[in-house]
Amino acid sequence: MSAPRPLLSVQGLAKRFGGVVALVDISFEIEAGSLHTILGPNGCGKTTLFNLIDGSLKPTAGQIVFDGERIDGEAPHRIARRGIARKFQVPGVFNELSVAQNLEIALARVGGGYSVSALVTARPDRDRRDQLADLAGLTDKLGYKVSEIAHGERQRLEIAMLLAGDVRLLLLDEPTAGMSVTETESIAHLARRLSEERKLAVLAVEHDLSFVRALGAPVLVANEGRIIARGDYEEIRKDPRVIQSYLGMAADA
Ligand SMILES: Nc1ncnc2c1ncn2[C@@H]1O[C@H](COP(=O)(O)OP(=O)(O)OP(=O)(O)O)[C@@H](O)[C@H]1O
Repeated sequence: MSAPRPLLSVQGLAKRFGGVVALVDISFEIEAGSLHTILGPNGCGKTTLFNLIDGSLKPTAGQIVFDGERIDGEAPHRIARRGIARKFQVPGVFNELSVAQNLEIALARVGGGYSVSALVTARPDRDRRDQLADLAGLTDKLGYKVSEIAHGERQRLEIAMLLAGDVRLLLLDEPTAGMSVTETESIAHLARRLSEERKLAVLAVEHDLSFVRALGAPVLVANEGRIIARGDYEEIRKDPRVIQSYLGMAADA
């Protein structure tokens, strides 16, 4: 039997900004419903990689194939429509509105686009809103203003808002930056639920080893624009190339 077609296939991807080489010959594949982390220090090219996958940038070389079709160089809104959603580090939520209202706005956007009239006239789908709140572990926070909930809860809220659409690949950009250990574990728990219950693939870039360990997923280690190691958490933390170029003092994490 032939291997299943990967959901995302990145082959020989490279990006230069003038004389600055941001990414060199990046290749990896992600299956539907799987979890992966890219671990790397600041400047290793994580943001550039996400900018290439979501269409914000065009590659200098290489290709990106999503669900069997090339998407490199395609406009970001078309890539988003294919089912790729990206969560940025700073949560894009409305602080003065309630958790419930934020989720309702996300659902209305999917149904009616971004026009103000669509948002104002949309009738909230309370069942779907409550499902999203449950997924994010925010059922008991529906009535709270977003400014009143914790940082980790705001991050989970934004992930739930992204899932209002038909998402198949979720890109998480340093999802646990500034979080406590418990909050970090709650994001890893949510990512695992998305994979298991919704068959959503999640690709997270992080430099926080505790998240990589909590997620328990395959890791690609990046350094200076290249992938220098691949494996699970235990394998990469023992890899001499990783210890030398990245882990250093963090090797006991
Ligand atoms: N628009 C740009 N013009 C010139 N150089 C850039 C540009 N964007 C990124 N770079 C360079 O490419 C390299 C990779 O940057 P990138 O932002 O992708 O790294 P990163 O791993 O996301 O780091 P950080 O976590 O600090 O954002 C760096 O050397 C950076 O200075």
